[in-house]
Amino acid sequence: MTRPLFVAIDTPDLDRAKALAAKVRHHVGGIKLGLEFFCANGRSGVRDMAALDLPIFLDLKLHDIPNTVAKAVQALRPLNPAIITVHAAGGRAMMEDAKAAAPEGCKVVGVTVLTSLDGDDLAAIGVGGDPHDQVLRLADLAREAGIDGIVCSGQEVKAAKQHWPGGFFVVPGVRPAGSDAGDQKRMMTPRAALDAGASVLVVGRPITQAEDPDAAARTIEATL
Ligand SMILES: O=C(O)c1cc(=O)[nH]c(=O)n1[C@@H]1O[C@H](COP(=O)(O)O)[C@@H](O)[C@H]1O
Repeated sequence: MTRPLFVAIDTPDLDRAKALAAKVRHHVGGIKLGLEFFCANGRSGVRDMAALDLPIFLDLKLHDIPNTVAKAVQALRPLNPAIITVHAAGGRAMMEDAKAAAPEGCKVVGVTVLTSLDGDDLAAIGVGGDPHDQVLRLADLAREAGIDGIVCSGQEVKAAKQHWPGGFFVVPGVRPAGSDAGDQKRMMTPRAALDAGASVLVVGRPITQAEDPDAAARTIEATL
């Protein structure tokens, strides 16, 4: 990845997605397309975005039995994404099978604890301990499964990297100082997340909802 900043193009509107990507393209290392975009535009939408010639991070957060996830990853192969996500909580076999089904060169990363969750949220779904411990537990499982890395918040990435020096670390929940948290609970600034060891920084609304997305991306890039 030449530039660490990936912009999350979270919109169902294909034209808006193309316009956003075109505006920020000189300041980002790639674009992240997630569930909102994919449910609205499917594989043909991803192909349209790929025509912009930026690496595609296809963030579908797959989480199912190993056979189903492997077949889903196989179905995504023709799109040749640079990065795809599965939920690490799907277990070791699921991650192993996802990696085996992924195209050559595609990084498979395991989402650990969503950045929108804090310790109370974990307790509510029956997960004991704090997010930090849970991220490290799932990072170990992801490493054992042979996938490429994990998704975690900036608050855990330093410790996760110590556990897994060769890992690839995707960090969302990234907020420039003073910007709106929205639904994010575990956050960090872009610079601090990069210093802590992030391989890729995912930033959505601070760029896409800005009056001038190009200027917002440029300002973030300048801090890196
Ligand atoms: O896998 C992700 O990218 C992801 C994991 C996570 O724990 N938290 C998280 O926010 N994300 C994604 O990162 C993006 C964050 O968007 P903003 O909060 O608008 O910057 C969204 O597209 C989320 O789907």
